[in-house]
Amino acid sequence: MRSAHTVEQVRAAEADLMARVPEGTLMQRAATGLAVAISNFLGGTYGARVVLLIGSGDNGGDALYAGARLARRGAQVTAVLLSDKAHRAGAEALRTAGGRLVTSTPLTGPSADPSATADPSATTAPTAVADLIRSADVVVDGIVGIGGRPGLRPKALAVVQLAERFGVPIVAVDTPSGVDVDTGETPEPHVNAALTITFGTHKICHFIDPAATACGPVHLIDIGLDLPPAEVESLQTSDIARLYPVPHGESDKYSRGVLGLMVGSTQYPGAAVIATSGALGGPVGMVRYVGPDAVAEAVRAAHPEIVAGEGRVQAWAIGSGLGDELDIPRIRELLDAEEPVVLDADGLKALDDSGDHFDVLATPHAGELARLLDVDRATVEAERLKHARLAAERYDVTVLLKGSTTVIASPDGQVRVNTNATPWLATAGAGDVLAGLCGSLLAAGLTPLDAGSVGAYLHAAAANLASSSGPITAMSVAAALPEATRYLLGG
Ligand SMILES: NC(=O)C1=CN([C@@H]2O[C@H](COP(=O)(O)OP(=O)(O)OC[C@H]3O[C@@H](n4cnc5c(N)ncnc54)[C@H](O)[C@@H]3O)[C@@H](O)[C@H]2O)[C@@H](O)CC1
Ligand SMILES: [K+]
Repeated sequence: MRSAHTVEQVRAAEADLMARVPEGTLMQRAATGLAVAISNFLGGTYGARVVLLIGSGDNGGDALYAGARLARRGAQVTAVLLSDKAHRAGAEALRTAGGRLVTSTPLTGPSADPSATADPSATTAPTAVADLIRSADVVVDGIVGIGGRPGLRPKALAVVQLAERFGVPIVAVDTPSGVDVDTGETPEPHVNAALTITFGTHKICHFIDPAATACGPVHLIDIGLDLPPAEVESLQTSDIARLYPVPHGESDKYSRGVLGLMVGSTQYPGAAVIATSGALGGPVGMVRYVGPDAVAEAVRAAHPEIVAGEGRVQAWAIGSGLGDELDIPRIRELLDAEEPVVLDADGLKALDDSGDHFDVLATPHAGELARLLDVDRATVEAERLKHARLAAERYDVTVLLKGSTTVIASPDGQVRVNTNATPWLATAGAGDVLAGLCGSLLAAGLTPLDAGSVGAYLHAAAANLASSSGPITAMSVAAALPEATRYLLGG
């Protein structure tokens, strides 16, 4: 499990450790790891041109000390000081190691001619900032870390925009400056990093979009923090192997779980076929299909294994492709019954906030979640963690908010995030596969939180396998589920 902690939790753990180790130890651990990571990113250090963007705090200190290490190994390192309060000892270390320090002047923004954006007479080095950035191999963002508020001040923004304009990759120290660290929101301009190097633990912005996308790949460096339980978690391969309901010698089709599927309609028969494919690609022993005869025939033609008609089930998956044939009173009966339910797409219209639905896993996309919360879609997209949590609390369900990163929030406050999806997964029917798969996992006995997070992980893993960086169909994702599962279970 990867863990993301809040700024407050990180600060407390840092304070606790700092009281026990010599002064400066943590920053040296961070800077050492950072220097190695930058060197790996560059594929070598000697002769590399490195520009550090330095703000007023310890985030800049990390960058300066890492820059000193790189300079000692032959890199040409220049620090652009964006504040007159840059980390003093770090700046001295860089100077001693042969690096240069440049005081940035007010830059006039992206529309100006880059060669005119720095006034050489006001810098402590002869080279204008724009020229420096243009010829850099990498720009290191030490503007702000966990002490930062969203947004970039004008000087920082102008330099960051120069790097973007010249196509120079930015490596972010701890967090891409400008993002909201504790929510993953990006209400203001921010750095878009090619790589983020973080320390001690992940922060929430590393997991939650839109900030997660701004981080690029995130590399974690251990600095020895002793941390409390995490606010947000993200499953890894070993967690899938631990949580997946693998059948054993005594298992039969009933004990493995029977899933009832109430999906698809005469209007959308394909949704039934696709969701069934997703369910059969999961751990369930048997699938019962409940729906119009013509649709049941289509499902049976694709999957002769299914049984049509009502009967005893251990869980339901309801809603994908029901269209106008939605029977809200019947769905509410099932929501109130004992068996856990995956509630998807049109089925979400049956959700009300009066009942106790802790065994329901609701799987909305941003638009559907927006309707449930009576806000607009853009608001949900911008504040994904907040709205997933809000809906989980209001409807007393576990909410799986679909998207490039999937957020799964349970009503007791636990949050998991899935970040392994491929953008190719944004294809018609992919949600039906996920609903069937999550239903399969629920029927096999997982909790809604585990079913949602394992389901999202496997769904993305199957999509990656089917895609190999090319287009996929929902059916090809479902077809890849057994192989992806076998691989993740170590088979
Ligand atoms: N505390 C420690 O022991 C460690 C801290 N580390 C580093 O220290 C960082 C935190 O350092 P700080 O607490 O000094 O804070 P930062 O360096 O993140 O921010 C410094 C200051 O910048 C100002 N600021 C806030 N938002 C801004 C914005 N949008 N634009 C410009 N300036 C803004 C604030 O006054 C803030 O206190 C971590 O992210 C990490 O990189 C690491 O060295 C590991 C150990
Ligand atoms: K940063």
